[in-house]
Amino acid sequence: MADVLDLAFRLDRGDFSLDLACRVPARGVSALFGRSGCGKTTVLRCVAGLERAAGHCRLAEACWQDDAGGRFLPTHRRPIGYVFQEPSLFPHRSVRANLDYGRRRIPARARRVDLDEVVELLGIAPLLGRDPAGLSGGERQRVAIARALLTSPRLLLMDEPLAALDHTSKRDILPYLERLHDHLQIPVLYVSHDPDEVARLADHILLIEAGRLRAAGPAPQMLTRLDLPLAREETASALLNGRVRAHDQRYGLTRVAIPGASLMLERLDRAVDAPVRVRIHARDVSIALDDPGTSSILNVLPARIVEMHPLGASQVLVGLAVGTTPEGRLLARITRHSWERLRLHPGQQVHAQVKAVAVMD
Ligand SMILES: Nc1ncnc2c1ncn2[C@@H]1O[C@H](COP(=O)(O)OP(=O)(O)OP(=O)(O)O)[C@@H](O)[C@H]1O
Repeated sequence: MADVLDLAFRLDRGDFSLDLACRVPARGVSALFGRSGCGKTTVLRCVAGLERAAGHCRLAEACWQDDAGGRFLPTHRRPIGYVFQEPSLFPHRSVRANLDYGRRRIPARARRVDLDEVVELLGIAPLLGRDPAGLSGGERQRVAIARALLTSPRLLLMDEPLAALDHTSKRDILPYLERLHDHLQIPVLYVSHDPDEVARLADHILLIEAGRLRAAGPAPQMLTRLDLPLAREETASALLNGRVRAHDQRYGLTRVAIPGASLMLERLDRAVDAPVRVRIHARDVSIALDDPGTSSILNVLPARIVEMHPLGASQVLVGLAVGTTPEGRLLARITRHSWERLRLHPGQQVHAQVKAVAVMD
C-alpha cells in the first residue's frame, strides 16, 4: 500500500475551532488551500508538533502523535523541514554556512539528500559565498528551502513560501519549486491561499473552510469541481496528465495524449512516452456545436457537457467531460448569451475549442 499522511486534529481557540481529519498520499505536493484565517497554518503547526491539538498524526509507519496511546513526539524529534513565509536564515553568515547548519543538524548516516543536487536544483551555486543579508527575497527563500531539504526530512512543510515575494520574484521561484517536485521524493504539505500557485504545484488539494475540511482529492478533480470555489476563480483551469505520443517534424508540433483525447502542442523537447502535465484555463476554452474544421484552432476536442454554473450576470462556467475517465475534465468560461443562443445543456455532445495550452513540467 502507498504511504499515507494520516491526520486528525481537534482544537478550540475561542472564536476559532479546528476539527479536521484526512488521509492524503505521502508523495508529491498536497496543498492546504483556503481563505485567510481558516486554519491552514494551525494544521501545519499541529503536524510539526508546535501546537498540541487532540487527535493523531502519522506518516507512513511513523506515528508522531496518537492520543489513544499517549504519544506526542516533540518537534525536534519529527523528521520535518519547515519553510516559512519569511526565511529565517543567519543574515551575516554565508549561504554555504547556512546550508551546513541545516546539514549538520542530522548525523551523517541519516543524510539522504545530496548537497550538490539541492544546490543545483535550486540554482544557488552562484550564491554560496554571499551573505543572505545581501540577497533578494526570492534568492533568500531558495536558500531557506535548500537548508530545510538538507535536514533530509521525511516531510517538508511550506507555509506560504512565496507570499512575501513580489510578482516577479514569485514568477522566478515557481519553476524551482516545480523542479523540486519532479526530482525529490519528499512529500510536501504546502499552505497557500493563491489558487494560481495551487494549480501550478499541487498534486492533491485539501480545501479548508473555517477549521473544517470541505473537500480533498487529486488536483485535476478538485480544480474542475464546479461546486468548489477553485473552479470559480478568474484563473480557473483544468490540469491534465498526459504523455508525448509523437513529434511532427514538418510542422514543429508534438502530439500529447491526455485522458480521453490528444492535443497538438508546439514542439516539446522530450522523448516519446515522457510524461507531460498541461494546464488549460477555463477562459481559453470555447464551445462549438459542430467540429469547426475551418477554424485555425489546433485543438478541438469532442466533449460532453456535464454541468453549468452561472458566474455573475453575463458569464457561465461549463464543466466538460473529455473521454470517459474522471481525469478527462475541462472547464469552459463562456457568456450566458452563448449558452442560451446555442441551447446548451448537460448531457449534450459538443466540441471544446482549446485556444491555449500551458505545459507545466
Ligand atoms: N496564537 C493565536 N492565538 C489565538 N488565536 C490565534 C492564534 N493564531 C491564530 N489564531 C486564530 O486561529 C485561526 C486560524 O489561524 P491560522 O493562522 O491557522 O489561519 P490561516 O488559514 O493559516 O490564515 P492565513 O492564510 O491568514 O495565514 C484564526 O482565526 C486566527 O485568528
